[in-house]
Amino acid sequence: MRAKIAAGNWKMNGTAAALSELDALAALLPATPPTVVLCPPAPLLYRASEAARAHGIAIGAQDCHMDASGPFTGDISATMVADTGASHVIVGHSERRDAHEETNSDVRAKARQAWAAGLTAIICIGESGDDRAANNTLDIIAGQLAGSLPDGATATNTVIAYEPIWAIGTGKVPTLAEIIDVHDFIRTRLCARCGATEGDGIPLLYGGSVKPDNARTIFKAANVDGALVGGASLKASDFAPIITALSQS
Ligand SMILES: O=C[C@H](O)COP(=O)(O)O
Repeated sequence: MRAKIAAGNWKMNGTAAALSELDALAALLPATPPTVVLCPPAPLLYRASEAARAHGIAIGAQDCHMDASGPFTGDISATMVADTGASHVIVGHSERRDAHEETNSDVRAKARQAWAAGLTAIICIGESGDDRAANNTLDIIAGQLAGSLPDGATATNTVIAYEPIWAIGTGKVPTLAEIIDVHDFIRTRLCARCGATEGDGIPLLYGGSVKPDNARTIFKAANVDGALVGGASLKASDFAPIITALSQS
C-alpha cells in the first residue's frame, strides 16, 4: 500500500515563534496519522527538526542546490538540509521555476542531490492556466515528468506533487475529474518509466488551494495519496483537519 502524505509548505512565512504551531499540530493529529511533513523556511529547519522528532512529524526543506557544494552564496546544499535533521526536500516548485528560472534539468539535478544526501525529493510539476485553457495540460505534465525525474526513482526516494499553477493560492481548484485525469496519467507514466513496482509505489500529492472544506473530496481520487498544502498549513487548526481527512480516506 502506498504511503499517505500530508506535506505543509510554509513558503517564506514564519519565524521561530511560528514553531508553536508544530506543537499545536501534534496535539491535533488523529490517532493513526498519515506521514506528516512540514517544510518551514530554511532558518527554522534545525529547530523544527528538533521539535518535531518527539511528535513523529517529518521536516522538509523548500529547496536545495543542484550542486553538492561550492561558491554559491546564499544557497543550501542537500547535505546541509539533511544535516539539520530534515528528511525531505521540495524541488521544482512552480514559484522557483518561475522566479528563479529553474528548468527541468535543474530540478532533476536537485533531486539527484537530494537522493545522494539521503533525502526524499518531493518533485513538483503542474501546468499554467494558459496551458490548461489550450488543452495542453497532459503534454506539459509529460514533459515536466520526463525532464525533472532522474532515473532511479523509487517509492521511498521520490514523491510527485501535482500542482496546477493557476490553483496555487487562488482558491480555485480543478474538478475532481480533472484531478483524477492528471493523477492517473502521472501514475501510468511513472509505471512506464520506473517499472510497475516502483511506479505504483511513488506517492502522488495534489497541491493548490487545498483547504479543510475540500480535502475530503480531493482525497477520494484513487491516485491522490495526499496533499502539498501551502496557506492552510500555516495554522495547526487548518492543517489538522486536512490531515484527519487524509487519514480517513
Ligand atoms: O506548495 C504548496 C502549494 O503551492 C499550494 O499552495 P496553497 O495551498 O496556498 O494554494
